[in-house]
Amino acid sequence: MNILAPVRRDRVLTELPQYLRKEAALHVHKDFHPRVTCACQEHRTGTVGRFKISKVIVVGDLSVGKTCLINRFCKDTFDKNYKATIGVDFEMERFEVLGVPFSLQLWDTAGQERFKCIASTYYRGAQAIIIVFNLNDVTSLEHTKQWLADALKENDPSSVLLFLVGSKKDLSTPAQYMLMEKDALKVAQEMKAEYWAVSSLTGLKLLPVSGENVREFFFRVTALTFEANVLAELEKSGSRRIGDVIRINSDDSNLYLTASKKKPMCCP
Ligand SMILES: Nc1nc2c(ncn2[C@@H]2O[C@H](COP(=O)(O)OP(=O)(O)OP(=O)(O)O)[C@@H](O)[C@H]2O)c(=O)[nH]1
Ligand SMILES: [Mg+2]
Repeated sequence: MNILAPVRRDRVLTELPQYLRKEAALHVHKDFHPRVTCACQEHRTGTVGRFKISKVIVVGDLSVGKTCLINRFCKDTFDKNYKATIGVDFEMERFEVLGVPFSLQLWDTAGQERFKCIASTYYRGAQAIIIVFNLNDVTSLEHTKQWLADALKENDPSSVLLFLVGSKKDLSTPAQYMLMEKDALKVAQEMKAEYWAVSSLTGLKLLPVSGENVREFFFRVTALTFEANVLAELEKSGSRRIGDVIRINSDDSNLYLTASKKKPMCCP
Protein backbone atom coordinates (compact mmCIF):
# COMPACT_ATOMS: atom_id res chain seq x y z
CA MET A 1 0.00 0.00 0.00
CA ASN A 2 1.22 3.48 -0.84
CA ILE A 3 1.91 5.20 2.44
CA LEU A 4 1.57 8.63 0.82
CA ALA A 5 -1.84 7.96 -0.74
CA PRO A 6 -4.54 10.26 0.63
CA VAL A 7 -6.40 8.99 3.68
CA ARG A 8 -9.81 7.55 2.84
CA ARG A 9 -12.66 9.81 3.84
CA ASP A 10 -14.09 7.12 6.09
CA ARG A 11 -10.83 6.90 8.03
CA VAL A 12 -10.94 10.44 9.36
CA LEU A 13 -11.47 10.83 13.12
CA THR A 14 -12.40 14.22 14.44
CA GLU A 15 -13.83 13.08 17.77
CA LEU A 16 -12.99 10.47 20.35
CA PRO A 17 -15.04 7.33 19.66
CA GLN A 18 -16.74 6.08 22.82
CA TYR A 19 -16.27 2.86 24.74
CA LEU A 20 -18.74 -0.03 24.59
CA ARG A 21 -19.11 -0.74 28.33
CA LYS A 22 -18.25 1.79 30.96
CA GLU A 23 -17.20 -0.87 33.49
CA ALA A 24 -14.50 -2.16 31.15
CA ALA A 25 -13.19 0.89 29.31
CA LEU A 26 -9.60 2.10 29.14
CA HIS A 27 -10.95 5.50 30.00
CA VAL A 28 -14.37 7.09 30.02
CA HIS A 29 -13.59 10.63 28.94
CA LYS A 30 -15.81 12.08 26.25
CA ASP A 31 -13.05 13.90 24.40
CA PHE A 32 -9.40 13.47 23.56
CA HIS A 33 -7.02 14.60 26.27
CA PRO A 34 -6.83 18.41 26.02
CA ARG A 35 -3.07 18.31 25.64
CA VAL A 36 -3.44 16.00 22.69
CA THR A 37 -6.02 18.24 21.02
CA CYS A 38 -3.74 21.19 21.60
CA ALA A 39 -0.64 19.48 20.31
CA CYS A 40 -2.52 18.50 17.14
CA GLN A 41 -3.78 22.04 16.58
CA GLU A 42 -0.25 23.36 17.00
CA HIS A 43 1.35 20.60 14.92
CA ARG A 44 3.44 19.49 17.88
CA THR A 45 2.91 15.76 17.63
CA GLY A 46 6.56 14.93 16.99
CA THR A 47 7.09 11.61 15.29
CA VAL A 48 3.39 10.81 15.48
CA GLY A 49 2.31 11.71 12.00
CA ARG A 50 3.26 10.72 8.52
CA PHE A 51 6.30 8.62 9.36
CA LYS A 52 5.34 6.72 12.48
CA ILE A 53 3.49 3.44 12.18
CA SER A 54 1.91 1.92 15.27
CA LYS A 55 1.85 -1.81 15.64
CA VAL A 56 -1.27 -3.61 16.83
CA ILE A 57 -1.26 -7.37 17.31
CA VAL A 58 -4.33 -9.56 17.26
CA VAL A 59 -4.11 -12.82 19.21
CA GLY A 60 -6.48 -15.55 20.41
CA ASP A 61 -7.50 -19.16 19.93
CA LEU A 62 -7.78 -20.72 16.52
CA SER A 63 -10.94 -19.99 14.58
CA VAL A 64 -12.24 -17.31 16.95
CA GLY A 65 -12.47 -14.94 14.00
CA LYS A 66 -9.33 -12.78 14.10
CA THR A 67 -8.79 -12.81 10.34
CA CYS A 68 -12.47 -12.18 9.62
CA LEU A 69 -12.48 -9.23 11.99
CA ILE A 70 -9.48 -7.61 10.31
CA ASN A 71 -10.80 -8.37 6.84
CA ARG A 72 -14.19 -6.92 7.69
CA PHE A 73 -12.61 -3.66 8.77
CA CYS A 74 -9.87 -3.36 6.16
CA LYS A 75 -11.59 -4.85 3.11
CA ASP A 76 -15.25 -5.08 4.12
CA THR A 77 -15.27 -8.76 3.19
CA PHE A 78 -16.34 -11.89 5.04
CA ASP A 79 -15.37 -15.48 4.22
CA LYS A 80 -17.54 -18.15 5.77
CA ASN A 81 -14.93 -20.83 5.06
CA TYR A 82 -12.22 -21.23 7.65
CA LYS A 83 -8.69 -20.82 6.35
CA ALA A 84 -6.19 -20.99 9.16
CA THR A 85 -3.64 -18.20 9.29
CA ILE A 86 -0.18 -19.67 8.94
CA GLY A 87 2.25 -17.68 11.05
CA VAL A 88 1.17 -14.08 10.53
CA ASP A 89 -0.38 -11.67 8.07
CA PHE A 90 -0.61 -7.94 8.32
CA GLU A 91 -2.69 -5.08 7.01
CA MET A 92 -1.82 -1.41 6.96
CA GLU A 93 -4.52 1.12 7.67
CA ARG A 94 -4.09 4.85 7.32
CA PHE A 95 -6.14 7.30 9.34
CA GLU A 96 -6.29 10.97 10.01
CA VAL A 97 -6.85 11.78 13.67
CA LEU A 98 -7.48 15.41 14.64
CA GLY A 99 -5.88 16.40 11.36
CA VAL A 100 -2.74 14.32 11.92
CA PRO A 101 -1.90 11.35 9.67
CA PHE A 102 -1.69 8.15 11.69
CA SER A 103 -1.00 4.63 10.46
CA LEU A 104 -1.75 1.32 12.08
CA GLN A 105 -0.16 -1.96 11.18
CA LEU A 106 -2.62 -4.70 12.15
CA TRP A 107 -0.84 -8.01 12.71
CA ASP A 108 -3.11 -11.01 12.33
CA THR A 109 -1.48 -13.95 14.12
CA ALA A 110 -2.17 -17.67 13.96
CA GLY A 111 -4.17 -19.28 16.75
CA GLN A 112 -3.19 -22.83 15.87
CA GLU A 113 -0.70 -24.27 18.31
CA ARG A 114 1.67 -25.47 15.59
CA PHE A 115 2.05 -21.95 14.16
CA LYS A 116 2.22 -20.21 17.50
CA CYS A 117 5.98 -20.09 17.79
CA ILE A 118 6.30 -18.41 14.38
CA ALA A 119 3.55 -15.95 15.25
CA SER A 120 4.98 -15.06 18.66
CA THR A 121 8.20 -13.79 17.06
CA TYR A 122 6.08 -10.93 15.69
CA TYR A 123 4.62 -9.87 19.04
CA ARG A 124 7.43 -7.46 19.92
CA GLY A 125 6.93 -3.70 19.74
CA ALA A 126 3.16 -3.68 19.91
CA GLN A 127 1.41 -0.54 21.06
CA ALA A 128 -1.91 -2.29 21.39
CA ILE A 129 -2.83 -5.93 21.91
CA ILE A 130 -6.23 -7.19 20.81
CA ILE A 131 -7.15 -10.50 22.43
CA VAL A 132 -10.06 -12.16 20.67
CA PHE A 133 -12.33 -14.89 22.01
CA ASN A 134 -15.52 -16.48 20.69
CA LEU A 135 -18.60 -15.31 22.59
CA ASN A 136 -20.05 -18.79 22.09
CA ASP A 137 -17.10 -20.71 23.49
CA VAL A 138 -16.18 -20.14 27.12
CA THR A 139 -12.91 -22.06 26.73
CA SER A 140 -11.68 -19.45 24.29
CA LEU A 141 -12.39 -16.81 26.93
CA GLU A 142 -10.47 -18.79 29.54
CA HIS A 143 -7.50 -18.99 27.18
CA THR A 144 -7.30 -15.22 26.77
CA LYS A 145 -5.19 -14.87 29.92
CA GLN A 146 -2.54 -17.14 28.45
CA TRP A 147 -2.60 -15.24 25.16
CA LEU A 148 -2.11 -12.03 27.07
CA ALA A 149 0.73 -13.45 29.15
CA ASP A 150 2.53 -14.63 26.00
CA ALA A 151 2.07 -11.29 24.25
CA LEU A 152 3.26 -9.36 27.30
CA LYS A 153 6.49 -11.36 27.45
CA GLU A 154 7.52 -9.45 24.33
CA ASN A 155 6.11 -6.06 25.29
CA ASP A 156 6.17 -3.46 28.00
CA PRO A 157 3.02 -4.06 30.08
CA SER A 158 3.06 -0.49 31.37
CA SER A 159 2.73 1.13 27.96
CA VAL A 160 0.67 -1.24 25.89
CA LEU A 161 -3.11 -0.80 25.45
CA LEU A 162 -5.21 -3.93 25.87
CA PHE A 163 -8.51 -4.81 24.23
CA LEU A 164 -10.56 -7.93 24.94
CA VAL A 165 -12.91 -8.67 22.05
CA GLY A 166 -15.74 -11.18 22.00
CA SER A 167 -16.44 -12.30 18.43
CA LYS A 168 -19.33 -13.95 16.53
CA LYS A 169 -21.99 -12.04 18.44
CA ASP A 170 -24.47 -12.97 15.72
CA LEU A 171 -24.38 -16.60 16.87
CA SER A 172 -25.59 -16.00 20.41
CA THR A 173 -29.09 -15.25 21.61
CA PRO A 174 -29.47 -12.13 23.77
CA ALA A 175 -29.73 -14.35 26.87
CA GLN A 176 -26.60 -16.32 26.01
CA TYR A 177 -24.80 -13.11 25.23
CA MET A 178 -25.70 -11.55 28.57
CA LEU A 179 -24.32 -14.56 30.43
CA MET A 180 -21.08 -14.55 28.50
CA GLU A 181 -20.71 -10.80 28.80
CA LYS A 182 -20.76 -11.06 32.58
CA ASP A 183 -17.76 -13.36 32.57
CA ALA A 184 -16.01 -11.41 29.84
CA LEU A 185 -16.34 -8.12 31.70
CA LYS A 186 -14.75 -9.75 34.73
CA VAL A 187 -11.82 -11.00 32.66
CA ALA A 188 -11.44 -7.62 30.98
CA GLN A 189 -11.32 -5.88 34.36
CA GLU A 190 -8.71 -8.32 35.67
CA MET A 191 -6.57 -7.76 32.59
CA LYS A 192 -7.22 -4.02 32.59
CA ALA A 193 -8.42 -4.33 29.05
CA GLU A 194 -11.22 -2.54 27.24
CA TYR A 195 -14.09 -4.89 26.40
CA TRP A 196 -15.83 -5.08 23.02
CA ALA A 197 -18.31 -7.49 21.44
CA VAL A 198 -18.43 -7.72 17.65
CA SER A 199 -19.73 -9.66 14.71
CA SER A 200 -17.87 -9.70 11.44
CA LEU A 201 -20.87 -11.25 9.72
CA THR A 202 -23.96 -9.22 10.52
CA GLY A 203 -25.05 -5.90 9.13
CA LEU A 204 -23.89 -6.87 5.65
CA LYS A 205 -25.69 -4.02 3.94
CA LEU A 206 -24.33 -1.23 6.08
CA LEU A 207 -21.68 1.06 4.72
CA PRO A 208 -18.84 2.01 4.93
CA VAL A 209 -17.92 -0.98 7.09
CA SER A 210 -20.41 -3.73 7.74
CA GLY A 211 -20.37 -6.00 10.75
CA GLU A 212 -21.60 -5.18 14.22
CA ASN A 213 -19.30 -2.83 16.15
CA VAL A 214 -16.37 -3.56 13.86
CA ARG A 215 -15.80 -0.03 12.68
CA GLU A 216 -16.55 1.42 16.12
CA PHE A 217 -14.06 -0.93 17.70
CA PHE A 218 -11.19 -0.22 15.33
CA PHE A 219 -11.82 3.50 15.52
CA ARG A 220 -11.60 3.29 19.29
CA VAL A 221 -8.31 1.33 19.04
CA THR A 222 -6.97 3.91 16.61
CA ALA A 223 -8.01 6.86 18.74
CA LEU A 224 -6.65 5.51 22.02
CA THR A 225 -3.39 4.39 20.42
CA PHE A 226 -3.02 7.81 18.82
CA GLU A 227 -3.77 9.56 22.10
CA ALA A 228 -1.26 7.44 24.03
CA ASN A 229 1.36 8.03 21.35
CA VAL A 230 0.95 11.78 21.38
CA LEU A 231 1.03 11.92 25.19
CA ALA A 232 4.20 9.84 25.18
CA GLU A 233 5.68 12.09 22.53
CA LEU A 234 4.87 15.21 24.57
CA GLU A 235 6.43 13.66 27.63
CA LYS A 236 9.53 12.64 25.70
CA SER A 237 9.98 16.04 24.15
CA GLY A 238 9.94 17.57 27.62
CA SER A 239 7.10 19.89 26.80
CA ARG A 240 5.47 19.11 30.10
CA ARG A 241 6.13 21.14 33.18
CA ILE A 242 7.67 19.87 36.39
CA GLY A 243 5.10 18.01 38.46
CA ASP A 244 3.03 17.43 35.36
CA VAL A 245 3.06 13.64 35.29
CA ILE A 246 1.50 11.60 32.54
CA ARG A 247 1.30 7.82 32.70
CA ILE A 248 0.28 6.05 29.55
CA ASN A 249 -1.31 2.99 31.06
CA SER A 250 -1.71 3.48 34.74
CA ASP A 251 -2.85 0.86 37.21
CA ASP A 252 -6.51 1.41 36.59
CA SER A 253 -5.87 1.87 32.88
CA ASN A 254 -7.14 5.40 32.92
CA LEU A 255 -5.04 7.50 30.60
CA TYR A 256 -6.05 10.62 32.43
CA LEU A 257 -5.62 9.48 36.00
CA THR A 258 -2.25 11.03 36.62
CA ALA A 259 -2.39 13.75 34.00
CA SER A 260 -1.61 17.25 35.14
CA LYS A 261 -3.91 19.01 37.54
CA LYS A 262 -2.34 22.25 36.37
CA LYS A 263 -3.47 23.96 33.21
CA PRO A 264 -1.76 22.59 30.11
CA MET A 265 0.61 25.10 28.52
CA CYS A 266 -1.27 25.65 25.31
CA CYS A 267 -4.85 25.39 26.42
CA PRO A 268 -7.11 28.09 27.77
N1 LIG B 1 -21.10 -16.44 12.31
C1 LIG B 1 -19.89 -15.89 12.35
N2 LIG B 1 -18.83 -16.59 11.92
C2 LIG B 1 -17.63 -16.01 11.98
C3 LIG B 1 -17.43 -14.69 12.47
N3 LIG B 1 -16.13 -14.40 12.40
C4 LIG B 1 -15.52 -15.48 11.90
N4 LIG B 1 -16.40 -16.46 11.63
C5 LIG B 1 -16.12 -17.79 11.07
O1 LIG B 1 -15.23 -18.47 11.95
C6 LIG B 1 -14.27 -19.20 11.22
C7 LIG B 1 -12.88 -18.80 11.64
O2 LIG B 1 -12.62 -17.47 11.31
P1 LIG B 1 -11.13 -16.88 11.15
O3 LIG B 1 -11.25 -15.41 11.08
O4 LIG B 1 -10.43 -17.54 10.04
O5 LIG B 1 -10.48 -17.35 12.52
P2 LIG B 1 -9.01 -17.02 13.08
O6 LIG B 1 -9.15 -16.60 14.48
O7 LIG B 1 -8.31 -16.09 12.16
O8 LIG B 1 -8.31 -18.47 13.03
P3 LIG B 1 -6.72 -18.80 12.96
O9 LIG B 1 -6.16 -18.04 11.80
O10 LIG B 1 -6.59 -20.27 12.79
O11 LIG B 1 -6.12 -18.38 14.26
C8 LIG B 1 -14.56 -18.97 9.74
O12 LIG B 1 -15.32 -20.04 9.23
C9 LIG B 1 -15.38 -17.69 9.73
O13 LIG B 1 -16.28 -17.61 8.66
C10 LIG B 1 -18.59 -13.96 12.90
O14 LIG B 1 -18.55 -12.81 13.34
N5 LIG B 1 -19.78 -14.63 12.83
MG1 LIG C 1 -6.66 -16.27 11.02
